[in-house]
Order: sequence, then structure tokens, then C-alpha cells
Amino acid sequence: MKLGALLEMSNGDTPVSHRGMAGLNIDAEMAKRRSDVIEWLNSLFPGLRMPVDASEEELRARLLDGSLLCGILRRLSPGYSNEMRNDNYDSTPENSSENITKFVSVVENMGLPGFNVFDLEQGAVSTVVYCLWSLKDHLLSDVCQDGNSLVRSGGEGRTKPKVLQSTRFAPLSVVVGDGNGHSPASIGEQRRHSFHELRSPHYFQNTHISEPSTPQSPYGGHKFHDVFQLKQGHYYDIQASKISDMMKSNSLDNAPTQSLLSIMNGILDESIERKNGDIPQRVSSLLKRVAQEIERRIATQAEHIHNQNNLIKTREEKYQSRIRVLEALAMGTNEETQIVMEQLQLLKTEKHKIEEKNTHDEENIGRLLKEKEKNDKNTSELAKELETIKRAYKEQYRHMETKSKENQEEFEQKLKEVESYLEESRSRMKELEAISESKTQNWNHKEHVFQKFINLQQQSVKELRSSYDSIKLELAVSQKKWCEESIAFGKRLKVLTDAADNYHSILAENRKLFNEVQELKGNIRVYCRIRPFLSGEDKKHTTIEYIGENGELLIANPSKQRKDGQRMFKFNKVFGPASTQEEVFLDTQPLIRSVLDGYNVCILAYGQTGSGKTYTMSGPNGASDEEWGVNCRALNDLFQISRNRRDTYMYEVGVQMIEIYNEQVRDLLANDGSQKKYPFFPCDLITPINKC
Ligand SMILES: Nc1ncnc2c1ncn2[C@@H]1O[C@H](COP(=O)(O)OP(=O)(O)OP(=O)(O)O)[C@@H](O)[C@H]1O
Repeated sequence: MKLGALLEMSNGDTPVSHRGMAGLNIDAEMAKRRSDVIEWLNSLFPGLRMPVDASEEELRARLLDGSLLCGILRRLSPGYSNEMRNDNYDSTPENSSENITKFVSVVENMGLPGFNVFDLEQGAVSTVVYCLWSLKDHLLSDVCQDGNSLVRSGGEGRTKPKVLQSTRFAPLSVVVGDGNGHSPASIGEQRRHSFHELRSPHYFQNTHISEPSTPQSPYGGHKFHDVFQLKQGHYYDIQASKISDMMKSNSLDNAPTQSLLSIMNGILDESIERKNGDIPQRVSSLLKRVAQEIERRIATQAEHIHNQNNLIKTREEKYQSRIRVLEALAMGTNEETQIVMEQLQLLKTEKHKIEEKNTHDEENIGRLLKEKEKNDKNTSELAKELETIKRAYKEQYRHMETKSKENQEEFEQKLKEVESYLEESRSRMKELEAISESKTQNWNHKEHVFQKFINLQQQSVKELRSSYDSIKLELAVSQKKWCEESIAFGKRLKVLTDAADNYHSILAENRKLFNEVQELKGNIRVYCRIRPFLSGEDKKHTTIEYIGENGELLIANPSKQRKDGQRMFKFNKVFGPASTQEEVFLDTQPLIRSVLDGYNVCILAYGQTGSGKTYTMSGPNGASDEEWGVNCRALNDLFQISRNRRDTYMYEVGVQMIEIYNEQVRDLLANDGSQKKYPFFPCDLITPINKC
């Protein structure tokens, strides 16, 4: 909020508690006044053409050189215009300050609010606006009182001066004519104070009594001029008729006060000089008239001063109330000041940001300018390229045109060919139509044949249906038979189920008997297997002389004689060198199977080194199915039996391979390679089957 606005607000129109709204109202009011003033100035100066919504700064710029203010005074008084020229009141910058000061002094003398030159140059324009607005208001009110639109139309004011009444100001000089030497119509009109009085330079010189500058001045009548021209001692000699004319013409009303005083002094001095004290009647009448006029003017001036005093008092009261309001505002707005300071800080920050942004924008502009230059360069290059392309296109167009002509000729040629083809096609079509006709007849014939075939097929279908019915009947009979057979089969199946139950019990009994047989055969059996000669061994040096079927083995000892030279051994069975792995296994198989019935079995191979223990138990390295030893065959047999019995029993098979060497027991299936020593943990006894 501006200070000027605040001061206006303190006029009492707006409560202090509504400062915000009041500020807005005052701003609006000031804007309104500013636009009124601009409108008024535009009407005074048609060439001005200032927008009514112009800002304070724009208005300041227009008023700053003082030319407009001088113009206002000229419009108000063409005479003043001349005077200004005489006084060098032009609008040059050197005189602007002086002109403004003069304008302010005139306005203040009218009792209107003025302003400081500083206000117009740098301070609050609102005070200048208020001054102009008051002047406009004052002049318009005067015009309205007289029904005259002089102020609104400056041209009329210059060419047809009017005499308007002003009760507020009492000029010391009086308007007596229109500049053509004509007298006013009446005394009452002469006494009116119009803004035309502003034309008078004496008005602007205000409170001192001034004189017309020349005898030809439009402000004094010719009769008054005659009187003024009288030299000392000549007043007594003025003719009565002349004095009468002077008094009748009311020239005295228009005469400068200085002149009136000169007349009065002249008459009194002449009277003293003559020393007889007699003053002619006519001169005394003139003297009386002059004295009355001076008295009237003094009274008017006193009234004016009284009005000025009242105005000053009113202003003082107004300023006092403004000061009170400002004090209240100052007390009540500490917090607001704080907020304003914060907002100011924010604004500074914002300003700083905006400055940074501006810098950034400038950089951007620079960059954009460079880009623009680059783009211009590109554009020129593109234009050249376009020109080249254009030329190429023209060339191509010419080429295409030529080609088009060729194509057209070719097309016409082809058209002729097509027409000939068409003709040929027509003839071909006729031929085809003839062929088609013959084919149609052929198809009709075929249709007839097919119709016959269909009839035959339908006959066959009928026969098939009858056979289908007979088959269906046979099927029903068969189904009935099948049902009867199913029932009979169920009965037989029941018999088989019973037999199977008996089979299990018999099987258990068989197993029991089998194991008993094994036990009867002997829990410990000893077999002997004779290894064949290996390659490189001498087959003639064998010690075996006889192998019996019941386990007899006769060994010869060539180092001893007779009975001691032979020795008979008895085994459960002796396997000769030609015996196969399967034959060896088959003898141990029943014992191995008894494991599945809960018996413990141990098969031990014993013999000297190279006698074939490993071969018999495991088989040779990379053994085929035929060469598998007892171990692999036993496991294979056990897995097969457990698979066969899987519906009845569930077996768990574990494998362990150990080596006993030098009274040390080692696990041959150990994973870590360290070959754990006995005793093993129980879990080690169950080894995955795939390790076998
Ligand atoms: N019945 C057989 N038929 C053919 N070759 C055999 C037979 N028995 C053993 N051999 C062969 O005789 C050699 C020695 O056999 P094997 O290694 O099984 O003897 P071993 O008793 O296990 O010896 P060691 O105690 O030193 O381990 C092997 O080459 C083996 O192939």
C-alpha cells in the first residue's frame, strides 16, 4: 500500500480496522481519479491521446517537463499564454521546474491542494493527480454553475471568453472585456470571478496589487487609461463629463489596484499642493469611487485570506487525523511489519531467483542466437540443396515427360495389341462356349449315369440296413450269452481266489520245508572249485587225478610213493576247471534265497593267492552277464524275487564291502577315500544298492 493512499485513507472515509479493503478502495479511487484527470487532459489537448488507464509513471513522464501544466494555464487563459511567452514560460527542460512551481502556486492561490516539484519528479504522483483532479473539479463546478462548457472545450475558451462567477477567489484584477475592447454587459458580471481571471498575470502574482503591463492591455478600459495617463496636478482639471464616463463605464472595476492607489494619491497630493483643501465635486466623487473600489478589494482579499485560513485549518485537522491514523497504524502494524519484512525477504529471494533465471535466460538467448545462426547457415545450405534438388527434379520431370510420351506410345501400341487379343479372346470364347455346350451335354449324360448309380447305392443301403438289423439281433443274443459266461467266469474266479489263498499258505509251508531241507543238507557246506590253467601255465603238471560226482577229489603227490602219493578229499561238491560261473552259483542259490525268509547265510571263498577267489565271487574285470560272480548273481536274484513279491512283501537290501588284511578291517565302499576302519556305525551297514 502506498503512503499517499494511506494518507487518503485517513480522511475518515474508511475505518482503520479494515485497512486491507480500504487500501484496495483507495487504490481504486486513486486510479479512478487518475483516469478522470487523464480524460480531462485529453479533452483539453486532443493531440495528447493518453490512454485513460495509463499508470502513474506514464502520467509522471507526460507532466514532468511542465509543458502540459503550462498548457492547462494557457487553456485557462490565452492572455496568460502570451504572458508566459513574454516571461519565457516555455516547456524547455531548463524551465520545467519553474513552470511547475508557477502552476502549483496558481493552484494553491485558488485554495486548491498543490504538490511539491519533488512529488512530480520522484515522489508520489498521487498528490499531483489529486491536485489536477481538484482543479478539474473546481473548474467544472464553476462551469456548471454558469451553464458554460468552456473548460471542456478549450477552443471555445480561447475564442469566446466568458465571465464566470467564483465565490471562492478574489482576484485583484478584473476582466473587463473579450480582448476586442468591448465592455462587459453589466457590473454584476464584471464582479464575477471566473477562471478567465486566471488569464490575468496579476492573478498569478496573487496577493500584491499589480498593474496592467501596457496601456493596450485588455485588462484595463480606455477611460481608465486616460486617467492613468494624467500627470500630477492634472486631476483637478479633468472634465466632469470624462469622470462621469469613467464612473459609468465601470472602468475602475477593471483597473489594477496600483493604478487606483496612484489616482487616489495623485488627487490627495494635488489637494495638498494647492493648500486650499477644496477638492472639486467631480474629483471627490472619483476619489470616493476609487476608495470604495479599493475598500471592496481589500474586503474581498480579507475574505479570501479568511477562506485560506479556514482551508488551512481544515487541512491541519485533516493532517492531524491522518497523523493519528498513521500512529494507530504504526502501533497496530508491528506484526504486519514483521510479516512484511518476511515477505520482503521472500521477495528478495524471489528477486534473486528471477535474476538468476534472467542470467540463465540470457545464456539461453545466447545459445539460441548461436543455434539461430547455425540454423540460418543450415537453412541457406538447405536452400542450396533444395535448389539443387529442384533442378534435379526438373531434369527428372523432363526425363519422365519424355518417358511418359514413350510410355504413352507404348501404351497405345499395347492397347492395339490388347484389342487384337480381345478380338482373339472373343473368338476363343465362342469356341469355349461351343466346348462348354458339348461338355454340358456330356455332364448331363454323366448325371444320368450317376443318378442310376445313386439308385443302386440306395438299394444297397436298404440291404445293409436289413443286415444291420440282423447283426444287431445276433449281438443281443451274443450279449446274453456273454453275461451268462461272465457269471460262470465269476464263479470260477472265486474258486481260483480261494485256491490262491490256499496257495499262499501252501507256499509258506513249502518255504518252511525247503529251509528244513537246507538245514538237513548241512548248515556248513564246503565246495571246491578247480581253476583252469592260465595262459603260460604248463597243463601237464596237474596234481588232480580224479574228480568225483559226490564231491570226491583225488590229488596226486609225486614226491611221495604209493599210498602216500595220493590223497583223497571229500567236499559237498567239486567244480572242475570247465565249470561255469552259473553252475557255481546254482548250488549256492537256494541258500541265498533263504535270506528272504529270515535266515543268515555266509559264503566265504578261501584259497591261496591266484587260486580264483575274486573270479568266483565277483567275476573278472569288465565281466559280461555270463561272467558275473556269486555276489552279483546273488544280488540280482534277490532283487528279482523282491520285485516278484512286491505285492506281498517289502524288502530292504544293504551292501557292505570290507577288506580284512593284516587283521585290519577296511570299508571298501567309503566315499572319502580314507577307508574307515572297523567298527563302523550302524548307518554304514546300509549302503545304496548302486554301489554294488
Ligand atoms: N575258473 C576260472 N576260469 C578262468 N580263469 C580263472 C578262473 N579262476 C581264476 N581265474 C583266473 O586266475 C587268475 C587269478 O584269479 P583270482 O585273482 O581270482 O585269484 P585270487 O584267489 O583272488 O588271488 P588273490 O588271493 O591274490 O587275490 C585271474 O586271472 C583269473 O581270471
